[in-house]
Amino acid sequence: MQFTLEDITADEVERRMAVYGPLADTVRDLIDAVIRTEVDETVVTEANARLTAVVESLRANQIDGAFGVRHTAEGIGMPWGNAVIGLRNAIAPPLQVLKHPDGLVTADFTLGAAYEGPPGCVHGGVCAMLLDHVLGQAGSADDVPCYTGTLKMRYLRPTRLGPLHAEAIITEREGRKKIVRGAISDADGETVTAEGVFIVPKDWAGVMPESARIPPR
Ligand SMILES: CCCCCCCCCCCCCCCC(=O)SCCNC(=O)CCNC(=O)[C@H](O)C(C)(C)COP(=O)(O)OP(=O)(O)OC[C@H]1O[C@@H](n2cnc3c(N)ncnc32)[C@H](O)[C@@H]1OP(=O)(O)O
Repeated sequence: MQFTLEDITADEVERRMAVYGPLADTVRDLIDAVIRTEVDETVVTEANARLTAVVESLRANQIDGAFGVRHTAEGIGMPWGNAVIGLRNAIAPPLQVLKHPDGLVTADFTLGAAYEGPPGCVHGGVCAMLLDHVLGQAGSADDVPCYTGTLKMRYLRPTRLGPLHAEAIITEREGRKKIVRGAISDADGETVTAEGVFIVPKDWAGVMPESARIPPR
């Protein structure tokens, strides 16, 4: 497992974000539309043919395997395939995780039809995935990255689809272990709380260069 150096400037990162971000946003919109459309079935069949052609055009030149976690020499991270924050990943909401000076990390986001589990509510596995990431970023907020060792969730009440908030912070440290706690909340308060043991890998300096940082998006 290696982070990849891509030797491009900050301006080039911005330029690529402006190209691929809107494409992923449109695909997110597409996912929502596919779930909720009630148009005539002939329109659905036509749309499928058009989309198949679009997929083919994008696949005309593509990388092998996953996107990886790339960073520039200046330390701008580009985890653009990430399942939670990936700019180029339409499955990712994507969360924009903010790091505060006291070590708290927060994210405000909206989940729609694509994240449903119980009727009108967020799938429990989606809550776990988002909290895994937010807790992981809180655990890595000191720029020493850590992996999830154990993650415990407590589902207090259903999380309704719509605008949500997540936050997390390191509460204890013991050697390479960091205990991180966090929660997802809606307008009425916490819906899911989480506590995890996050562990700094023995060889972390080898897999993640010091210059690599979590990007703004
Ligand atoms: C370049 C651009 C960058 C931009 C981007 C940056 C990204 C930066 C932030 C990202 C945030 C992402 C957040 C997503 C979070 C994931 O999704 S990570 C993916 C899911 N997790 C994994 O795949 C981890 C898989 N497991 C492993 O790799 C290894 O088991 C671990 C967790 C590294 C531990 O291995 P190890 O270092 O060999 O552990 P070991 O020496 O045996 O034990 C060390 C200590 O930890 C304890 N421990 C070991 N395993 C566990 C466990 N599973 N549970 C609890 N305790 C444990 C041991 O008991 C021991 O405790 P002490 O005896 O010291 O008290």
